[in-house]
Amino acid sequence: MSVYLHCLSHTPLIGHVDPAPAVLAEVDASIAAARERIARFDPELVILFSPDHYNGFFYDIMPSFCIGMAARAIGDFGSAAGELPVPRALAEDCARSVLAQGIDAAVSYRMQVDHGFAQPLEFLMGGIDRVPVIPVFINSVAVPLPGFQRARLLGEAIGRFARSLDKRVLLIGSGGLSHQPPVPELATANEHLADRLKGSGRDLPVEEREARTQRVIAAARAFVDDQHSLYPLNPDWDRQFMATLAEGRLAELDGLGNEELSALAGKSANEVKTWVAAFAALSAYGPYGADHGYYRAIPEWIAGFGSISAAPLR
Ligand SMILES: O=C(O)CCC(=O)/C=C/C=C(\O)C(=O)O
Ligand SMILES: [Fe+2]
Repeated sequence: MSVYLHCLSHTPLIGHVDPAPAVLAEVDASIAAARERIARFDPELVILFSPDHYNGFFYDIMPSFCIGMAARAIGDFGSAAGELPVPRALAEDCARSVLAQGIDAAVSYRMQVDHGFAQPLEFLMGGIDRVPVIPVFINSVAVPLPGFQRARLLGEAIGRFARSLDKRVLLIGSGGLSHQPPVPELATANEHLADRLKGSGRDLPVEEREARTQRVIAAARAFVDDQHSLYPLNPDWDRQFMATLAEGRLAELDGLGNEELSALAGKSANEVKTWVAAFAALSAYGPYGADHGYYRAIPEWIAGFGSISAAPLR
C-alpha cells in the first residue's frame, strides 16, 4: 500500500496562446520533474479528479460527483482523444465503497471527458492510456455546484477505498486555480446555447467546435492585452490556497462558499475542489507532507497556474 499525489492546473490554451519562452521553460521543467517523480513511484492505479466544461456532463442530468466505469476523451483543443484504461471491476468497487460511506456519487458506464482529464494524464504520465485510471468528475462549472466540504468528504471516502487496495495509487487533482475563462452559463444563454448546455452539445458539429475553440483563444489574447477584459487572477489567494492544502488544513475551506470563492478568484476557481478531493484522499493514509510547489499567474492561459506534489510522512 502506498500513495503519491500530484495536483496540476490545466489549460486548453497550451500550444494555442503561450507565455514567453522563459515562462514556458519553467512550467515544462516543473512538469518534467513531476513526471520523473511519478515514474519512480511507478503507480499501478491512478485516481483522477477533474471537472468538465460542457463536453461530457450537461444539464439534462448534472451530478455533483460521478465515478467513471468506462471513459472516452474527446480530444478538445488538441488534447489526447480515445479510451481511458478504466479498470471496470475496481471502479465498481470504488463506487460501492463511496456510496456505502455515505457519499452519493453517480456512476457512468459511458463517461465522456475533455482536456480536464486528458491533459494531466498526458503531461504527468506521457499519455492517457499508460496506467489504469479511475476518473472522478467533480462539477465545478454548472451551477449549482457542490461545496468544499462535500468535495473533502468525497476525497476522504475515495482515499479510504484506495488505502484498502494493495496497490501503488497516484492521486491527481486537475484544474484551478484563480481564473475565469469564457465558459458559457445557462442563466445568460440564448435558446441555441441553452439547448447545447442541456445535452445537444455532446456531439458538436465540427464548425461549432472550432468556433468555440477560437472564441476561447481570442479571449486569452485579449486578456494578455487587458487583464480587466476577464475576471482578474488572484495570485495571493492562489498561494494561500496551496499553503492551506500543503499544511493539511483542508477543513478550514469548508466555510468558504462557492459564490464567495468566485468573487475572490473567478468562477472557474471552483475547479480547486479537485485538489481538495485529492488531498483529502491522501489524508486518509495519515499525515502528509507537500513538496515541489510551483506557482505563476499566466494570463496567456487565463490561469493562476500551480503544481504541487505530496506523499505520506514516514
Ligand atoms: O464552451 C466553451 O467555450 C468552453 C470553453 C472551455 O472549455 C474553457 C476551458 C477552460 C479551462 O478548462 C480552464 O481554464 O480551466
Ligand atoms: Fe478547466
